[in-house]
Amino acid sequence: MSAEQAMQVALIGNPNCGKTALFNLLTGARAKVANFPGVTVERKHGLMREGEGRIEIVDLPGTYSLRPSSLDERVAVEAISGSIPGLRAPDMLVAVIDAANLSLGLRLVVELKSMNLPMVVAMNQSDVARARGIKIDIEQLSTMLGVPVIATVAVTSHGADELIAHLKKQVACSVARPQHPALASVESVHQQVETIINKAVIDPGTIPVWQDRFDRWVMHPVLGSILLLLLLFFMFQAVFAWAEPLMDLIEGSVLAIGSWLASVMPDGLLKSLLVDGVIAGVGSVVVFLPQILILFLFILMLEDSGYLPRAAFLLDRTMRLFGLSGRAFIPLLSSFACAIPGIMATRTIQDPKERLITIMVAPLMTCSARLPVYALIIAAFVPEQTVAGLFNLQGITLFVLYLAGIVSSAIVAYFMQKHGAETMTYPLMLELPSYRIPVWRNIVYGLYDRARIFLRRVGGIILALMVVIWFLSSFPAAPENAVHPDIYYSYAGQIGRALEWVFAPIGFGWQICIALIPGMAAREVAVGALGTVYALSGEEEQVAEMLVSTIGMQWSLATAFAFLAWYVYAPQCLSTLAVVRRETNSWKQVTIMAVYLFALAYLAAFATYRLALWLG
Ligand SMILES: Nc1nc2c(ncn2[C@@H]2O[C@H](COP(=O)(O)OP(=O)(O)OP(=O)(O)O)[C@@H](O)[C@H]2O)c(=O)[nH]1
Ligand SMILES: [Mg+2]
Repeated sequence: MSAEQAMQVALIGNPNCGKTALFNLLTGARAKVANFPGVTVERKHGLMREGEGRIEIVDLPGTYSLRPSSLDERVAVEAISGSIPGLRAPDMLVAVIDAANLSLGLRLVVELKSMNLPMVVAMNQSDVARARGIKIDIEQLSTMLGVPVIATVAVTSHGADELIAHLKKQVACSVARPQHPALASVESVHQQVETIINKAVIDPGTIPVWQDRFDRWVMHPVLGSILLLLLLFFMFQAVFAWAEPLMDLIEGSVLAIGSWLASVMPDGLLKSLLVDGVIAGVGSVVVFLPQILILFLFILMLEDSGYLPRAAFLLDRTMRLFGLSGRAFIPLLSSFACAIPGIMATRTIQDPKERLITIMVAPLMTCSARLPVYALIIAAFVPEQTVAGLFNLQGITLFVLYLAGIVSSAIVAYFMQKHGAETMTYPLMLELPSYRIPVWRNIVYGLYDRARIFLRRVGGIILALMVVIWFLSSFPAAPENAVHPDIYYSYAGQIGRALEWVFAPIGFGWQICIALIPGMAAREVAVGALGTVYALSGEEEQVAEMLVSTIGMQWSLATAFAFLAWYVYAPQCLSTLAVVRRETNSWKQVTIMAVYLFALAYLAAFATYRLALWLG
């Protein structure tokens, strides 16, 4: 360790024991924390707040042993053994163990000891252990392990001071270099842990009876499935029902700003850019913020409650029919937020073929960027009425669109499973975390981060593309004797019209074609692009009318449904394709994905359009 180089301390431990919560506590970062194993899948660095810049903390994915069985475990093991070229090995380890699940944690600690690195054990979740009546003789534990043991509660910062003091003390010492571990046999580790537990655990405590009873309901094949469906159904109802007042407020403000600008600015290019390009484009996207936040509120609460691994068990048998397993459940559910973290989360899947299939179908899960697209069309075409005195018809439509994605992914997975190598059948081994009332801080930060990400997209890529679209849609000017709106003659209009023959069979006119291309960069851009395109297609004096009503008037029902069908499948997101390339290390997979998704999108939109025309 050179003088100016910070001492590097790695947090290593079983999945879900609270490493990231501890990392956040020590560094002040806000990395994702949630109550299921496999949240962290890559290494993260941060400087310790109180280390005067001399201590660098590394958060790692969880692992059960130094013999990794999945990609995320490999990331952790390679990081501490220093076997990644170009990355230094840590100077010290903080082995995080879950006090309520001691034996599993200790197995890893015993293995870690063979690495001969300075180590301190953070016995985290000690509040949970205490609540269960678990009593541990910490001094005895420390003596037997031969390393300091500190009881911590990462969510309340209990024990943090003591841990920090230990780390600071270590900076002053010279540090041993890692040796490649000579791993003890599984039996010997097991035996050592037994001995330690026998001596150091005074009272093993009990798991609350209600958790077991509750689990019998939640994981019951029939009752559990009904509960899961109800949960999802309620979520989509809420997305429409609760968001309305806030959306009205944002929509009203956008309209007011648009009209005000239109009235105070002199006619000209700048006015058009601001009113038709920025306000109409960006404004049409920003109104969907409340719906996105409500969706995330549900996802975050589910993630922190401990429910997700149970749902994974519940669906394991069903998912196996389609070549997947319960392991794929959490990556796929994460894809409801965004396919990118979902695809990253497939690192927790042991079987390479199952992992690849999960990656391939992840984009079929409806990500939050699709929500504005769906919500726009639903608001324009599905009446706001109550069905059976209880359900909101718009919410039901949204639910059906999500289901369409889920069912399609099952079918695609089924066909992919039939090809290529046989899959190994790994039994589903997932630790069930204890149920927990979601930590409000995680939820609030989670929502805040989401809002920031969304607004940054709106103010960044979406705004930038909107300006480009405005430019392409405004130039060149229309000829003297124009019969169509000016945009018809513009570059964008020309591009849209050139593409029209491709998309006419599925009911998309040239205006939609203009929106589809920039929509490749990010799905919401299509909504903004439609906002600008229709604002420019309207009468000069008309202030940007809200997109919903314009589309409601201009599109046929068949086109609207075809557009929805297109968006269920179309891989309109370059970042997802880039992550697939990185995670599979293969352009071939990216190509297969893009081709099959575009083909499905076209077919689905075509069938929907024709069916709707025929029925209508
Ligand atoms: N009650 C209690 N909850 C904790 C404590 N530490 C962490 N948690 C919660 O435990 C869950 C898991 O925490 P994480 O920090 O995500 O765990 P992790 O070890 O990083 O998990 P992976 O990244 O999946 O390996 C979250 O719901 C945390 O809020 C603790 O000391 N007490
Ligand atoms: Mg973590």
